[in-house]
Amino acid sequence: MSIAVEQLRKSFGSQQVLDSISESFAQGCISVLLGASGCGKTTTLRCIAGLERPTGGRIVIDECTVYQESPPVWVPPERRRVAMVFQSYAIWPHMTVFENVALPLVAAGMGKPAIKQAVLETLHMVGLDSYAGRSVTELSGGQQQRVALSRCIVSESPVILMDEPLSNLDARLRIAMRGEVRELQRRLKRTILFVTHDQEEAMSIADTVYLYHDGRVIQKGAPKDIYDNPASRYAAEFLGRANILSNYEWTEGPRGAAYRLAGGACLPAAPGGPPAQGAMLCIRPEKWRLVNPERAAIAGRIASTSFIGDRTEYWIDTAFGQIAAVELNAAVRRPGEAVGLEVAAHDIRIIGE
Ligand SMILES: Nc1ncnc2c1ncn2[C@@H]1O[C@H](COP(=O)(O)OP(=O)(O)OP(=O)(O)O)[C@@H](O)[C@H]1O
Repeated sequence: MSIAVEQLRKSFGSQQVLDSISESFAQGCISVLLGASGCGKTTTLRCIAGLERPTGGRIVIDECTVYQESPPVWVPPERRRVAMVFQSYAIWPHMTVFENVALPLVAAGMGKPAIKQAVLETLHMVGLDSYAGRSVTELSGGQQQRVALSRCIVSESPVILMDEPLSNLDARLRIAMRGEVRELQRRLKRTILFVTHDQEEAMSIADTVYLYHDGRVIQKGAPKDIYDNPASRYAAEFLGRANILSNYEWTEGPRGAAYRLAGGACLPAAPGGPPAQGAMLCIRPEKWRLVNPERAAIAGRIASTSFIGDRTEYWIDTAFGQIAAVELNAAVRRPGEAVGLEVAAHDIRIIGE
């Protein structure tokens, strides 16, 4: 089931939290709503689930309007066929794993043998079959979250809304669970809306990322596309590390177009004329090539080094300011070391404010 919101608005008192959002979330895909705390991600989910009444606009689930401002339409939450997983798991501590997962089927009036079969199949899918009879309080955080996921899966709701479902888990488990959510999705083909403020989590789990800022979606796209092509400074910085250069001059000489930076260093410019007034250059740290300083057009000096394991991150002093760079599997360069810098024209993005 696909989901669409049109001109969706929500205010709490005088505070406008959703500012006319119009987006569609594709059927059978994981759409991740990403953004800083308070930007309206959870409110979007709650409006879709029917837990919050919007101030205006329209919400369509599988071609059926579930909310509309005018003429008014309101389908109550229990008739929207969406399931929701929360950060806090929302499982019942006095019940066993089996009973927790069975809840939506019991509520739907399903017969006992069918419930048993459905619940055991689902627990098997998430690797909890041997825990069916345990009290949920005897489970780890990751296992409890799997119980919550199982309850969504078993309900056969075609839409699953997940609100920061992994944020209570420790770092290692979080990463493992990302893979599990993706794998479940691959098998079940449900439509999943997943809220997170964690950029890495969003990138690793999403088919499409919707980047929120102040109650609006400011950019959307496949993770690699929006990482490689941020449209604005905010998007570039929210989606990863970025060197943003605003102080440059566009020049054109016999050797092609270039951006001349403070201190005279030039970066190659793609053809197409000068960028618009106020546009900035954005270069991801991994796009710099660190080369022999004697042969490079741009001179730098390592300011600090951070060895991460599979890569080394550097701050490098240049005539046009300090830049971030990264090298994979290279010998670690020491602070004070001279280094040359190169970047290809196609690795420089032009972005707006
Ligand atoms: N019931 C409410 N009453 C008043 N204000 C609310 C209510 N629910 C949310 N808000 C406000 O709406 C804004 C958006 O909240 P929302 O929970 O959608 O943000 P979010 O992007 O999900 O952030 P977080 O990652 O912190 O959960 C916040 O400023 C929040 O304080």
